[in-house]
Amino acid sequence: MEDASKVRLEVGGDGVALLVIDNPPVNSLSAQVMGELAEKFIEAHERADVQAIVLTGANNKFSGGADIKSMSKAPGLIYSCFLSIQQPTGGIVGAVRKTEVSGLVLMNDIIEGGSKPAVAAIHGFALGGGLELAMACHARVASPDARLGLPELQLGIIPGLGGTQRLPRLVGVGKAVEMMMTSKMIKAKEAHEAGLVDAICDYPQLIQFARNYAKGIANKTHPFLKTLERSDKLEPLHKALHIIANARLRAKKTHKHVEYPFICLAVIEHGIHKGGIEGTIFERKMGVQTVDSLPAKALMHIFLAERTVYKVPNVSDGRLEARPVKTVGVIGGGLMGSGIATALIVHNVRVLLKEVDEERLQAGINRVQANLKSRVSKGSMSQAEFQRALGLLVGTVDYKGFESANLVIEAVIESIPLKKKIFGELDAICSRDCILASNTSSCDLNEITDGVSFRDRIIGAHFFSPAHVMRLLEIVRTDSTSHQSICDLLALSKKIGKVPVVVQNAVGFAVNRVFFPYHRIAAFLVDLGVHPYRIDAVIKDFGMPIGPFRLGDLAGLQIGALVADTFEKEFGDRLYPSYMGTLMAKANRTGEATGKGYYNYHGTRQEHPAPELDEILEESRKLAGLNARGLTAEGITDKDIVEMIFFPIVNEACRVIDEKIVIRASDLDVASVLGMGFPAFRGGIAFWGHTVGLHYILVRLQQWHSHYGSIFRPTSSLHKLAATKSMMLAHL
Ligand SMILES: C[C@H](O)CC(=O)SCCNC(=O)CCNC(=O)[C@H](O)C(C)(C)COP(=O)(O)OP(=O)(O)OC[C@H]1O[C@@H](n2cnc3c(N)ncnc32)[C@H](O)[C@@H]1OP(=O)(O)O
Repeated sequence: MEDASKVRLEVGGDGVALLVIDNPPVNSLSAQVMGELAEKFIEAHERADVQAIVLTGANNKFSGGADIKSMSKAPGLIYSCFLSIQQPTGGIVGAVRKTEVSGLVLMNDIIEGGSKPAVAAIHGFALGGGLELAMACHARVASPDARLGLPELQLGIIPGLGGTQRLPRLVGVGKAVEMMMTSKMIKAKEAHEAGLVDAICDYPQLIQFARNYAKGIANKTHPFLKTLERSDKLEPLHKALHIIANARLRAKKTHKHVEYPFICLAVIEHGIHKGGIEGTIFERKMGVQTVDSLPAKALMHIFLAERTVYKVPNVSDGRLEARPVKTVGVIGGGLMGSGIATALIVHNVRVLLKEVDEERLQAGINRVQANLKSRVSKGSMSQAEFQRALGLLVGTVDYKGFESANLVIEAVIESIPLKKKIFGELDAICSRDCILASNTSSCDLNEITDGVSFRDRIIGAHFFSPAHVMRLLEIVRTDSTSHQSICDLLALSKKIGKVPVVVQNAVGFAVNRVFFPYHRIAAFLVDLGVHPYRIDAVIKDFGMPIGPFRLGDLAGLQIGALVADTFEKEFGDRLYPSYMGTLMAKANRTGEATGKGYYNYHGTRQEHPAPELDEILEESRKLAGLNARGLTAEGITDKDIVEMIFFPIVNEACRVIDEKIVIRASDLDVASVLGMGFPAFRGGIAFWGHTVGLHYILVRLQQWHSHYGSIFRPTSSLHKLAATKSMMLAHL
């Protein structure tokens, strides 16, 4: 059945046709929208009562660009959806170029090549294909709060509607390259200064203003400009090429694993040498290539998965309304507590920070201040915002004000008796409606809160360190946690810029549970004879920000020791019993903070090889006795290292999915990318496992299991999922 019309055409008495894209929630450009846009544009050109056209979007949004949901399902579709529209043969639309360019590019050629002027009235946002439509218009007017950008690269694709050619012609190559390579949006004022927007007008008057502007072009008061034919903003050739060469050098550092930024730069460069029309032809050819690539599929998957985490059965179906969380008590001003407090106050949530004495309280407040100051020095926070945020922080040593808190987050050390005592005190002080949360990463929520009277308000709020920077928040529910408490925490997460993943109360929750083999298998490989620095290099090359040993140094090697007992109890012989941690502690090598870990640090964050490490490695290998059993590192390739470290993680991920610790596999993808730095261009751990092939993973694990032992034993969940060839990757 045909969907209801998504593009409206309204012709006013002033001779202006208003075209409105109405495709909630973000007026994305589906095949249907693009088809209807073309039809309506042609209709507007055919009608004698139309002199000019205004293009806009409904519901205070211009357009969020091509429909990512369709693109992720059928990548080729978005590039070919327009092929069924007859290419105009002249006359009606006028000077539409008779190039081989078709599909979506043709749509923009119809706008730009049309004989009647078109003006884009931009409010809300104009992103990706949305901005590309606007750039094909003969002028753009925007409301002051409008945001504009070409963020295609964040999805692993390049602009495909002429954006690589039109943006440089409107704002210059330098600005255009910056906007495309960073995927950042710019506000209307900046867009106006750069030349992307011709005029700014407040929203209520915007459409009328655009109508007048369009008529102004028709009656020659304003110029009738075709973006692709412009060159006034393009820098001299040598300068433009220099900008692109520099961008290429930067991309080699920031995007060394993927091709799409280099393809984008090549397409821009092609247009500079050969002109805009040739540029759009090349753009289309390369666009088809990128949209069908694995990184694009992975990044689009992550984009959608990040938005799907909010869909929690019985919570997000519209029956519950989130209660406002205005005041949050944070217990503990250490690294985690101060980070959590920072994350809250910068998003306008009042915090009562509780410490045991004045000295520790002051230290906690100082940490929060330092977090804020770092934002000010990086330019992401103004002095006024700094003062306002700090004004929301209230220190206490005696639970003062906690009776009116809507939520309390306990963030003290991982001590069960201490946490039990705190929850007992909170039960007596806080109101019945106050949600009681723990930031624990390894304690059982039921055990630490067993003294609390109303258990529906018990929840885990597991932030990742540094809590004011890392975007992931694991929301942990017990069997008693109410849907309302989850609903409230989901809303708070959104407010403070976190991406929440709802998980069951299980050892290690989702991220630490799935990633426990990361360090342990790395340690196993070292005991076989592989050098830690080689492992770090291989894992970095795979796309992780740092390798397991550098990460151990960063986190502090004592952190792993704290949770080791709990994990050993839970994971049994799936956990490699490494001696390395004990030996490192004995040698006083506890990590970056103390200047010595697997690497040496000479007063800076830069790691240097530590020759002293060899002695410890030797000792560890002797104790492990693998070599004595004839197991060595001989013949282990870099590919083996990647597979031996990550396949056990996929193995565990299957269990977490199968046991429903996460709601859906894509939640685990989001958690692995945001919590562990798993490369987004690989789509997250479950997506990656799926693309590598669960059957292949199973076979490899079976081989290693029989050769090396239980740490590689495939889980029954992997067997099950491999048999069904499914990782349950659906977003919904
Ligand atoms: C050919 C072209 O060159 C190729 C392209 O145009 S590629 C697309 C380029 N555009 C983008 O990358 C923009 C992506 N979208 C965004 O950045 C943000 O969604 C936004 C700034 C538009 C809105 O942000 P915000 O208000 O926070 O809403 P957000 O939660 O992100 O999204 C709301 C809903 O819109 C959906 N959505 C957003 N952009 C979409 C898009 N381009 N296509 C399809 N759905 C989209 C989201 O999936 C979400 O759906 P849900 O409610 O079912 O979960």
